[in-house]
Amino acid sequence: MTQTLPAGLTVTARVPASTANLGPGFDTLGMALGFYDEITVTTTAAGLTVRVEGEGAEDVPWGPSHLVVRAIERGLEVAGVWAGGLDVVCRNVIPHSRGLGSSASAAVGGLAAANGLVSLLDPALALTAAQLVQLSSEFEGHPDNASASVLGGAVVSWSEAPTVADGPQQYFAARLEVHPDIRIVALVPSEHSSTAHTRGMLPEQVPHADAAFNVSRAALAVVALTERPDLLMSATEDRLHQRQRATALPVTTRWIATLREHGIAAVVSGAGPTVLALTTAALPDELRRRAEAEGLRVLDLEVSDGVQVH
Ligand SMILES: Nc1ncnc2c1ncn2[C@@H]1O[C@H](COP(=O)(O)OP(=O)(O)O)[C@@H](O)[C@H]1O
Ligand SMILES: N[C@@H](CCOP(=O)(O)O)C(=O)O
Repeated sequence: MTQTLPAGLTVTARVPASTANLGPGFDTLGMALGFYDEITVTTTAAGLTVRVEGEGAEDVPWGPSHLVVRAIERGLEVAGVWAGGLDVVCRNVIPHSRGLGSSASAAVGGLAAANGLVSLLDPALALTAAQLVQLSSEFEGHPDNASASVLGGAVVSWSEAPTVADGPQQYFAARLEVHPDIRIVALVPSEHSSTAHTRGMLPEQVPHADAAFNVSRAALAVVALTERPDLLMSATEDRLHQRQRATALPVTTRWIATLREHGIAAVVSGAGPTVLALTTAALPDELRRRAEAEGLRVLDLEVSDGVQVH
């Protein structure tokens, strides 16, 4: 039986950005980054109001097609809960279309906010973390960003075929604890890059030798991220997607080469254009200054513990 949320309930979801792939773990590895959008949802008697502040305020729709709103509605639907009306306020800082998982964060934030409302009504109806991974991954079809924003830390994610005809793909993830010596620096270029566009640059088939190369590096990445940061350079090598997308990401490709020449394990964050550097020492001042002089934002980030609702 569907239960109805009373008007006047409020929750805020604080949802982290994420980085996907980490070099060799294409569509598999991810990490939650301590850089947060906030979504405040209040139940009302009727109607929908949406306000967006900050990143994307002028570009995203302020109505029912807004990704956060669709995620809230999906979360309520799966929990079997109905709201007469909703007031949604999004305070965005995660840059859009830069390879920092903004669309996955929006889906996770909306679902988590819905789950917070559901929990206020009846904790027994609350969705599990596994359900949040499934539902948020369904929005984009890729669990590497979404599961990182749900679970926090680094993640290994995977998918399996639908369990019923016409059912959704099944998504799963396991969390890894990132070694405390690893520092994360994101170099964010000003230009945007659409994930859908750069996915279209990838070949349908790859040589067996390249697949084998990436299997070894992705397995090594799990070791390097959790226990052996000294292996990060080898563990972040890739042959499956970075070179193939390079012509769309010239600034990114040049900065990755520069950082790697300095012994810093740098990769494309998600589908780019952000560069993700994983280091055990501070980024050299000279490189930081040079990146900033070229117009890149340089962000020193913590690993996040995943979405929080209060
Ligand atoms: N907070 C948000 N609210 C609504 N829509 C969003 C939000 N964040 C991202 N999006 C949508 O997702 C698009 C970016 O997705 P994508 O190209 O996959 O890049 P990203 O790497 O940032 O996820 C935006 O152009 C916008 O349409
Ligand atoms: N595995 C995906 C990750 C896309 O991440 P995004 O943050 O760029 O949306 C891919 O490489 O396409």
